[in-house]
Amino acid sequence: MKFMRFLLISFLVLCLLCITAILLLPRIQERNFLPLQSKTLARYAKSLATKFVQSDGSSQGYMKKALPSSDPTFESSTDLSRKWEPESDDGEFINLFRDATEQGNGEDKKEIEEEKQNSEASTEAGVLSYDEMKCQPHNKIAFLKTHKTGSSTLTNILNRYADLNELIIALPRQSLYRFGWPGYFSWRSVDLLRLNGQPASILCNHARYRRQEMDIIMHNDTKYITILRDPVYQFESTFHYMELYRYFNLANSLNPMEGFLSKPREHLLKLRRTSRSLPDSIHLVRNGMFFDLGLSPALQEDEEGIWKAIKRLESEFSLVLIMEYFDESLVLLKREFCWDLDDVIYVKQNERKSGENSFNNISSPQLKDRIREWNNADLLLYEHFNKTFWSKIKQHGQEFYNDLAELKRKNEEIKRDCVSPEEVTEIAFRLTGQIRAFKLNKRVSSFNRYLCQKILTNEINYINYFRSKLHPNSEYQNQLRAAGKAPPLTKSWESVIAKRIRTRRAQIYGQIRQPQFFPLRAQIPQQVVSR
Ligand SMILES: Nc1ncnc2c1ncn2[C@@H]1O[C@H](COP(=O)(O)OS(=O)(=O)O)[C@@H](OP(=O)(O)O)[C@H]1O
Repeated sequence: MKFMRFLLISFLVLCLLCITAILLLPRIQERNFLPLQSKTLARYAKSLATKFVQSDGSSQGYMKKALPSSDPTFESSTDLSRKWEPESDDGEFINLFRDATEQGNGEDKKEIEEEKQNSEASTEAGVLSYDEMKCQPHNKIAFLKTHKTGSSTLTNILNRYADLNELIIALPRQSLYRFGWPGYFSWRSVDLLRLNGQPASILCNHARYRRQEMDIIMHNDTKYITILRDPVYQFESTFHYMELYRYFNLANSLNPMEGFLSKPREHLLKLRRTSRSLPDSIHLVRNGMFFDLGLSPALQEDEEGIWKAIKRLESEFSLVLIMEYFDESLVLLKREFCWDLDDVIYVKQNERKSGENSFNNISSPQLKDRIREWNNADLLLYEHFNKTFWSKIKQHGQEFYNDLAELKRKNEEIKRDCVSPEEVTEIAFRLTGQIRAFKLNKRVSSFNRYLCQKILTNEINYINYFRSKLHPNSEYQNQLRAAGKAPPLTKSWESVIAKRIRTRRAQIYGQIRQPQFFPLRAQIPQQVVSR
């Protein structure tokens, strides 16, 4: 009898424990996905709840109406707390938004006050640096997106920054995803309709560098940035990802890259003789990064010309990042442009599936040397900017490394929360190779869900999303305008942009003739194969 009573009591205690566990589990899980306690993320989270509250008090997102339901960023919303007001600090052009701090509502002011207190408290604890409190974020950036250098990850960061800060972004025209590449950049390759007569604040899709043309559509005080990678690995990644070996009939070779590099000029000459139409990617077969940065293939063997080009780039670019030190690069960007650390958190994009990467394809030190020899201009370029990169970092002192550690921590956290543990691969855009893809974690915390969706949006989907968002007649833009938070519809955007182009051209070119638009059809330039 006593034993029976003991059993009954144990059973009841067990039931009680189970019920308590069931009730507490969701809270424990939520707490394990440590929300990133910072001003930017707090802003994102808040925006979810409040930004799209319409005048009738309902919280139906404008984006939901403006975007197709297949859009991965469907639930996103953007900051409506800023009002549009014309300014005249950019020639005849006007800035879209005034600083929220100047005219924020009571809620904003409270938030700003809280942020101020937080930064003061953190500074006392030595977390925030002096310059962070002083400087103004720089938000006019042209990113020259080089190939196979981690550039898609950086493009995601810039897309996100433009999106969340309501900046105007330059998009490739029509249904294209590059600015006329492999032709030189031209303002004609930009979707002018979606600029609605404004200069662009951000540009971050593939383009071939031509500064004067970029200046035509960008703000006057735009900063130019780019990223480089060790040419050995950049070449390997390009050669395999772009499947260049197929054009040299090396698909069945044991080591296609070795096959190509044993007699590269012969391979290219043969290709030129036998092929009438060539893929655009053939332009990346030698010194691909410098090709993106505008170097004429005629200069590939001319060391003096290469050095001149390097020096010119050094004077024109504010930052040259290095892929091998991706986190260091982002901390540098964050500090030089006065961004928040949360602006540069990321999940790696465009990574080839394991087994298809460099380490399997570069078989010997001799092969590495051959790649370096073939990509002579890229090697000089990379080595030069690797040096300037580290001398820039030196100027930042110990605080740089505090930021670096913090960024790494945040990245791990956000990856754990955003990315589903399920392994996903997808086919590379218009190619057959496989790359790692990511699925949104079904159990993502509600706090981070919005940011996670943005982080996992790839380049193509982001362009499509911006096409909907920035269309001047979209419901989203109409709503913004109705609320006085976007500039009026430009009656004739052609004439506005034409006026700007005339002014800028006159400033930039003076008497120099406007360069011809490079034809889109790929042709192997004679110089690529000449000795
Ligand atoms: N954060 C970070 N750190 C280090 N490496 C990174 C990072 N992000 C992308 N990657 C690697 O960059 C390669 C893809 O480059 P891109 O995005 O520029 O490719 S593309 O030109 O846009 O197709 C691709 O290299 P491979 O895997 O060798 O092909 C990616 O793995």
